[in-house]
Amino acid sequence: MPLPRQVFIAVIGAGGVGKCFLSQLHHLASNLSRSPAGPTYLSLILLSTSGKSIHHADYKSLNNWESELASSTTPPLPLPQLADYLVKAPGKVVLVDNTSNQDVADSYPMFLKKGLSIVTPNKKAFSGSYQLWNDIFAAAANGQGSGGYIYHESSVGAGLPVISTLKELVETGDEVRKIEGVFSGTMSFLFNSFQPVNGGGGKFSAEVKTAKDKGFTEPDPRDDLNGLDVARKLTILARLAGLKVESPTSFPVQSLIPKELESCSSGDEFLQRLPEFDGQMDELKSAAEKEGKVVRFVGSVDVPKGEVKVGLEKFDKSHPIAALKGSDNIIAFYTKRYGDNPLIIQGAGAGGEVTAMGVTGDLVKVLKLLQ
Ligand SMILES: NC(=O)C1=CN([C@@H]2O[C@H](COP(=O)(O)OP(=O)(O)OC[C@H]3O[C@@H](n4cnc5c(N)ncnc54)[C@H](OP(=O)(O)O)[C@@H]3O)[C@@H](O)[C@H]2O)C=CC1
Ligand SMILES: N[C@@H](CC=O)C(=O)O
Ligand code: NA
Repeated sequence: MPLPRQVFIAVIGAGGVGKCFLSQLHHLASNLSRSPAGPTYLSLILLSTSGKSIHHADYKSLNNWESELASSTTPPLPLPQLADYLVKAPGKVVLVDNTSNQDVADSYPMFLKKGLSIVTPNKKAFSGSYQLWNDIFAAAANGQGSGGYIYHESSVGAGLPVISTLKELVETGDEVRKIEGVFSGTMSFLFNSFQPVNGGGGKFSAEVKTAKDKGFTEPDPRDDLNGLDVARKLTILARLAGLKVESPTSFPVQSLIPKELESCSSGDEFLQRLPEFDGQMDELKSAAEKEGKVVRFVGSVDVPKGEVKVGLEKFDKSHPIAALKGSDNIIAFYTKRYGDNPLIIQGAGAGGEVTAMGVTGDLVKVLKLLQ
């Protein structure tokens, strides 16, 4: 399928994932400009963070975005103005949302209806209200609508092919019965480091800081520790499997935030005070050890029962979930076609490069559809 000759790219968010995406975009643009099937030129026309934007009235390509962003004093465009700016670009536009911002996510139906395509690792749009989910896919060309295309592979399992696999299972007529596993890179890293199967392990609060430094956590690590990040991912998977899950708070979710820290006014204050509660986590670990087990943070969707749950469970040390390493996710799909041996996807489930890979891969899918 021939690709269009020029596509304009607008990127919101230049944090851990955003920066890796921009580097992968550079690589992709260079490859596509030399494609034997005829060149396609990708042109970065807008880059914004929470406080700054770089974009030009004549849609000039941002070839030195790092220095331009550093010296920019232009505030980000309000979302309706951003849409107007992009709609007037002299060609097709793909908007890349590398934020975890709810307002940006809420605007997807508006962007899509205007013909702008979207690729994103932001979970907020697909795990917000069921109405927003419906509005997005009613507008999108790869839903029931005639607007732009939307892909969000990295919203579950970072770059691992979790969403594309589930969609293919459903589209090809398999019956998905259960989805279970470890869905958080942060939680995986925390428990793999805090209670490794062969003993030892660091203090829980210290591991939380390391997970943040490694770029695994959400911008505010409390969004991981309260279980909501996993609940968001399971909401997305449950919806794709056909369940009408109203929101990520409409099923049981276990939070690891100590009661006393629920009122912390910032993520920094929370991280500072977390060491006070290491003793509680050590007790949990000792209780599991007495049974010869380890604790891990898991989730599941039981499709026939319509049940979703998220929380801590104890596992035998020989269980594949107990033996995960680093930030690995493991996601098992139990389906009619696969019988008792589930289809399993495993690998790094967080981190800038692997997450950006899913976003860049989605961009490639959209480019193939835009003609
Ligand atoms: N990190 C990971 O391993 C994974 C992340 N994701 C998802 O990827 C997304 C990005 O995560 P990550 O890069 O780690 O987060 P970061 O906090 O590192 O970066 C977020 C970026 O978004 C910008 N931003 C926030 N709000 C706005 C706004 N309203 N308008 C413009 N820019 C905004 C921030 O601006 P500023 O620089 O000014 O703060 C920052 O540049 C999130 O949705 C996350 O859930 C998904 C899978 C894995
Ligand atoms: N904070 C998330 C990032 C990916 O979705 C995680 O730890 O899994
Ligand atoms: Na994925």
